[in-house]
Formats: sequence, structure tokens, C-alpha cells
Amino acid sequence: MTGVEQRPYRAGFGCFVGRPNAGKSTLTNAIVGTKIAITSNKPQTTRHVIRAVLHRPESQLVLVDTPGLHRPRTLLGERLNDLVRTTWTEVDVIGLCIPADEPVGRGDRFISGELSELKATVLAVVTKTDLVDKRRLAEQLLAVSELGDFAAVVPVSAVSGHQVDTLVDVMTGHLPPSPQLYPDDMLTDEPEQVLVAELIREAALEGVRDELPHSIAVVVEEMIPEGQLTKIYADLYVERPSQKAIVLGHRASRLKEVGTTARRQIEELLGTRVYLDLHVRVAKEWQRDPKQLRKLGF
Ligand SMILES: Nc1nc2c(ncn2[C@@H]2O[C@H](COP(=O)(O)OP(=O)(O)OP(=O)(O)O)[C@@H](O)[C@H]2O)c(=O)[nH]1
Repeated sequence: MTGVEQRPYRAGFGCFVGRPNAGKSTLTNAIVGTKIAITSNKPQTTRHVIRAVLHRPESQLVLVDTPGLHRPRTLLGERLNDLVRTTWTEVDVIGLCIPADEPVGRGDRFISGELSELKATVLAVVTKTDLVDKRRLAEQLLAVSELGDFAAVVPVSAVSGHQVDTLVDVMTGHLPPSPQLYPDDMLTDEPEQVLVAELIREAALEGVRDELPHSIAVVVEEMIPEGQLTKIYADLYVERPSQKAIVLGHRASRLKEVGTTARRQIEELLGTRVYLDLHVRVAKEWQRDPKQLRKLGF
């Protein structure tokens, strides 16, 4: 006996779940430190399963970003829910996110019930703690701990950064002993094209009406690197001509703004200058058509 116990290397998958707007994407961004998951103040904007790999000397946590579970109204809605459930069965540790500034509700109870059936370790994450005072936070922590049988209840603020590292430590502690899963330099395995499409979609969603989120899809047709410049040709799909008009704006002024915003973020992501060519197209009823859905990556 040496007296020094060698701790095993741990690696595995983790994800955040919770009702729409609970702060999952923002938290993922805060943890990863770069804009990989997409946030928007509109609910249900996260669509793709995006992995971020967090490297520590003794561990590796692979974060999977899932869309929020919601009542399906269309085929797309059903596919999203299937995707959420599939992800849940594949992870080792799940953080159930509940905002500090909203009462624990039926949605939280529903998700918590679903999670209790899984083999994964479930933590409760009380998000947005910067929005409440100490007394309200204490009350919320109590209410949340009564919601289910959690391995831990961790308060965090993705905006101030408070406790973000602690949360990662706690999640990592619940990973199984395992060899490293991904190489050291890997941050995400999501193809750049998907990330670029998400950035464009996010920019296109800013400031448009509540029902539009599920009616916009973005397909990046071509990305051509030319030295320090990347040329990107992308199509924005909407369902109806009226939606096309909204996305375009008066004399295409809105689309121009969308392009400028997206271009800046894509430049940050790729580290090159970007030429962005955007087209708005109408794909009728694409949310209900499996063939169209597949073409758009769902
Ligand atoms: N003040 C504050 N606001 C936050 C924090 N985290 C998230 N928000 C805000 O809450 C809103 C929702 O955050 P998201 O991260 O998009 O939530 P989500 O759970 O991923 O939402 P869906 O994609 O709809 O499932 C956004 O407007 C965020 O800016 C936080 O720690 N503090």
C-alpha cells in the first residue's frame, strides 16, 4: 500500500434537460466557453444534438445538447421528442434544469418523472440564480429537492458564471471509470456546416413572431474556403410566402441584417473572413413531409 489512491480516469456523456427556456443552451455555452449550442429567447430553438467535449486531466465529459421536450403538434415535433428520449437513454449523467425565477411546475414534474426511469444519474440544476435574491433561491432549492430523488442539487448562473465549474465537477464525479472517448483537441463533432446553419437560423429568428421558430430551416449548400475567406451559400426555408415576406423585410432590409449578424458570428466560429450569400425559399408544409424533413436534416 502506498497510501496514495490512484483515482480512475472517468469519461462519459452528459446532457441538460428541462422545459423550454430553462437555460440549457446558455449553460452549455457557459461551460464550453464558446458559442456552440444555439440560444434564443424563443422557446424550442435547439434542434440538433450537439456534443461539446470538456477535457480535464482526469476526466472527459461529453455534453450532448438536446431540444426541450414539448407536446408534439407536427411530425417535426414528434421527431424532436424522439430525439430527446433517445439522447436520454444514451447518457451517464443528466442535469435537470429548473429556473430559479419561476415556480416549480407541472412540466418540471413531468420531466422529472420520466427521468427517474432511466439508468443515468440525475442532478437538479437550479439555473439563472442571478435573477433572484438569497431567500428565494433557498426556497427554490428546497422546492426542487422535493421534486425527485436527485444525486445533487446545484445552483448556477450561466450569466455571472457562478458555480459553473462546480457543476462540471459534480457531473464529472458521476461519470463511470472509462478510457478517454475523444482526442484532446476535439471540442465538438458537429460538422461545421450544421453549426453555420444554426447560427444563420438563430439570426433569422431574432425579433420575429412566436409561431415562426418551427417554420424556418436553414440548409448550407456550399462552404468554399479561399485562403482567409470562406464563401458560404445558404438557403433559408419557410413554409409560406407570407413568412418569406417577414424574413425578407421591407426591400430585403431584414434579411440583410440577418446576414450581417450571422456573418459576424460565423467569422468568429471559423476564424476566417466570411462571404455569406443567403436565399429565402418557400418549402410548402415542410414540417409535415418526411421527405422534406430528411432533406433538411431531421
Ligand atoms: N439572467 C439570466 N438569464 C439566463 C441565464 N441562462 C439563460 N438565461 C436566459 O434565459 C433564456 C432561455 O435560455 P436558453 O439557454 O435558450 O434556454 P433553453 O433551455 O436552451 O431553451 P430551449 O432551447 O427553448 O429548450 C434566454 O433569454 C437566456 O438569455 C442565466 O444564468 N441568467
